[in-house]
Amino acid sequence: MSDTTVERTPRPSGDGPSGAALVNLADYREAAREILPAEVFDYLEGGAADEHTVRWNQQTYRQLALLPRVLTGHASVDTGCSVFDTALDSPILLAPAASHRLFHPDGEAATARGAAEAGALMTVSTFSSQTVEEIGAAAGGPWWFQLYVQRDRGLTAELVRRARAASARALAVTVDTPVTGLRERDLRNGFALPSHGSPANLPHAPGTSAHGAIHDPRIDPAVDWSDLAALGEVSGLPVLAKGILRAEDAKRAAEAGIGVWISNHGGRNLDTAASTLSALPAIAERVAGRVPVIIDGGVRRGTDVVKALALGADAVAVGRPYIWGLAVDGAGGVRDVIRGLRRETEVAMALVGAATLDDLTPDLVTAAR
Ligand SMILES: Cc1cc2nc3c(=O)[nH]c(=O)nc-3n(C[C@H](O)[C@H](O)[C@H](O)COP(=O)(O)O)c2cc1C
Ligand SMILES: CCCCC(=O)C(=O)O
Repeated sequence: MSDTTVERTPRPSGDGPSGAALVNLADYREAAREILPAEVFDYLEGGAADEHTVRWNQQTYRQLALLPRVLTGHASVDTGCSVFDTALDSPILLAPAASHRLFHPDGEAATARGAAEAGALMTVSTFSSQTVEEIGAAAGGPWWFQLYVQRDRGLTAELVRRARAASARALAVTVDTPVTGLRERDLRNGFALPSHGSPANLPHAPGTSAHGAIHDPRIDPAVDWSDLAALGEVSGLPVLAKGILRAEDAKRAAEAGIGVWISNHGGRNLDTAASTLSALPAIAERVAGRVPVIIDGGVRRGTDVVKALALGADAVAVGRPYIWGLAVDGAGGVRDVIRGLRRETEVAMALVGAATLDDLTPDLVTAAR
């Protein structure tokens, strides 16, 4: 026997249920698929109708290639940034997702701990399965509150007041969901939220079946620009509009000091809505640095993060990937997914010759052929 010791490359993260190392986000997805009940995995994974937009979100990143700069003399990589005056270690955020207790018994509190351990900002859904007070107490770092404006505006004001008191730093108001999309996997599975996944911040709402009528009985479909401005005034918090795809809407938001969160809800609402990355360049041009631009949808690799920032986003957000981590290993899984994506981003930055996020410029990106 040889006495040569082969040093193992340190694993970026843990092992999956079948014992295989979890090296990238796709590995976490497969591990989550093994762990979760099929209808819960379908709720997480699925999109509206034929799921074209779900696929386009990822494919658009593959259609772009990188043109690395060499001999830049950089010896380090720094992913630090600041969004609405909050200093962040990295430009990777957690997008809001409803009902974390569907995916792990420790729910949003575990996600908040994992995000803090990875130095990442979490966005807490209106439809969280633990209260904003519980999540705020568990959060060791900054977090934002995602608001679905409720038909009951008194309840909306109360939600905002509670989120602020629990130390939310900004409101991301979702503007792409006047109705929820027709998610055919859920319809086929007859999927309805079990009670442990029900919204903890809200009083029990009558008739919350997602697919009985086109409108959700809670979400106000008639929100307009004046509502967003009023939310900013009443809360005293920065406001972002989550779900922007059109440059003219982004310009209007920027003029009002409202942050732009480019999203198509992960393809879960309007199928065949444009991919988010395809919408980014025109939006970045019209916003022109006046307000933060966040983008989500289909970010699965550090090279995706680099492309989005090169094309003008200030930060990216991920949805499904950190839920895969949560399902696999609670807080530790969330931490490892976000750390892994950050590590990939740092490696990609070093390889394109970028020392800081400011070095990520549009000339680094070209069409893939
Ligand atoms: C299971 C699940 C629940 C979601 N719940 C919400 C929500 O409560 N509010 C919201 O604004 N967006 C919600 N989203 C959309 C995400 O915030 C985000 O826009 C999307 O997941 C990004 O795409 P990605 O999953 O490809 O990263 C949800 C997404 C998923 C997958
Ligand atoms: C009524 C919306 C439920 C949460 C959500 O936004 C989603 O599942 O995408």
